[in-house]
Amino acid sequence: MGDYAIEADDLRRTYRSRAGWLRPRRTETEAVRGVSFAVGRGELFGLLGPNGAGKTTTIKMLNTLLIPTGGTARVCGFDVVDDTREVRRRIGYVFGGDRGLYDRLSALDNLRYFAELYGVAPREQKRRIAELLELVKLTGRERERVEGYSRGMRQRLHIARGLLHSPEVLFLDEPSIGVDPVAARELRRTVADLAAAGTTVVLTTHYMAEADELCDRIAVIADGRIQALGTPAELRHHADGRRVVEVEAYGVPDAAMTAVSKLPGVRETAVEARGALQLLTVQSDAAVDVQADVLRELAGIRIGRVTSREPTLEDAYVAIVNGTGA
Ligand SMILES: Nc1ncnc2c1ncn2[C@@H]1O[C@H](COP(=O)(O)OP(=O)(O)OP(=O)(O)O)[C@@H](O)[C@H]1O
Repeated sequence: MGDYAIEADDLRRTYRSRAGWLRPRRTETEAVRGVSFAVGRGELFGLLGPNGAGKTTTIKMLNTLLIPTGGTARVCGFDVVDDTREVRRRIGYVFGGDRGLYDRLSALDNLRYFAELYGVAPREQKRRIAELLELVKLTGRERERVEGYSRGMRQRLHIARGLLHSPEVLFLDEPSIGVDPVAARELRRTVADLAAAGTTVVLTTHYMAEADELCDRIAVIADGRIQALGTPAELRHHADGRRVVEVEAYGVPDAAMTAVSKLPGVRETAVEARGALQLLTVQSDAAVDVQADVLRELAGIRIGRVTSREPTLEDAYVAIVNGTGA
């Protein structure tokens, strides 16, 4: 048995579909374009990337739900295509959202049902379920119907469900989607406990902060390829030599943003809507002080707070995804 829980070698997946009704056309989407990485046993590994990057497709190939159109992958030493059954016995899969639980049943009955389905030995079931309720902090609430559960509680119950058969590897696809910040923190604690207890966890997320807090290593995926792979500290180096100016503004026209992005020394710009407010993030070479120039381009626009700061992992992520990082 190898040292790795997961080994992906040049994995590829192309979706072929027909679009159009009167004149159907064949379209091809190269969702994953040659992805290679290895995850150590007991490691908490993050797949991070924007919408449509290929994260879910990659996970589905690793957990045998989707056959690769190229490359190979092994999970716990078993090939995902040739040894599907062996792989399935060793993995759990939890996806974000609400599907897959019986609302009318209590958490306990849900877990009993799935334990039966997953072939957990009857003698083991009681102990295993109690252990998992403890892990996901639902002990004491297990007799309540799931319909009364919050999203965070549901998500933790999903995780318990995915762990019933004691998998060596757990895939978590967007676990904190739609979960409020406090519940998301609880959820992260559960995931961290799980990894500390020796389970290998592969997590996909949109949230850099979540990946930063949890993951031993992160692969940033964009456009079906790994753009960067390393520890959070290593990824942070992609923003080395930069400085960030943040400006709160109201109603910034596109033309002003274009002008800002063309200023000398500016490497990266982003606008994020926060209610009526827009948050402009401008990354520049640390040697160039762009603040005065940026504010000049925004003359006549209502401005709120202006901050100049060191880059964060989030800034490094933006640089990596846009292909401009160090
Ligand atoms: N069943 C499918 N048929 C055709 N194209 C698909 C299918 N599933 C995904 N795609 C396409 O493949 C690409 C990668 O999708 P994927 O779901 O793997 O990305 P993702 O990184 O998980 O995105 P998100 O964060 O939005 O979930 C996208 O362009 C998507 O539209």
